Amino acid sequence: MAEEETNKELKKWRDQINAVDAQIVPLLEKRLAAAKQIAQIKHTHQLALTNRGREKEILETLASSVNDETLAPYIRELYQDVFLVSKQYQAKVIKELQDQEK
Ligand SMILES: O=C(O)C(=O)C[C@]1(C(=O)O)C=C[C@@H](O)C=C1
Repeated sequence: MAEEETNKELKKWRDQINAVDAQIVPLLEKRLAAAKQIAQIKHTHQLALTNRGREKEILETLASSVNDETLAPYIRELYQDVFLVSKQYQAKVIKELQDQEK
């Protein structure tokens, strides 16, 4: 493939990634907003930050909804990171609530 054609092809797929990312970010914001509400409930009721049962349930639902089976392990990996970041954010929210009570 000529260099110019290669660059055109790269741009096409990078534009696609940009378009997908533009859709993902507002959804991630929505997900984190829900995680914040859950953190407040966990703080009030002294519940554990991690709920392995719930994480397992989400992973199983996602695994059954994936179209391309070969992508299932990658979706799983992505969600392990989603849970990690979600819990980091929740830990910060809970710490701020605890500090307010001091
Ligand atoms: O469902 C909860 O209890 C949450 O706090 C949300 C969430 C998630 O991000 O999906 C985060 C941490 C838990 O380990 C399980 C799930």
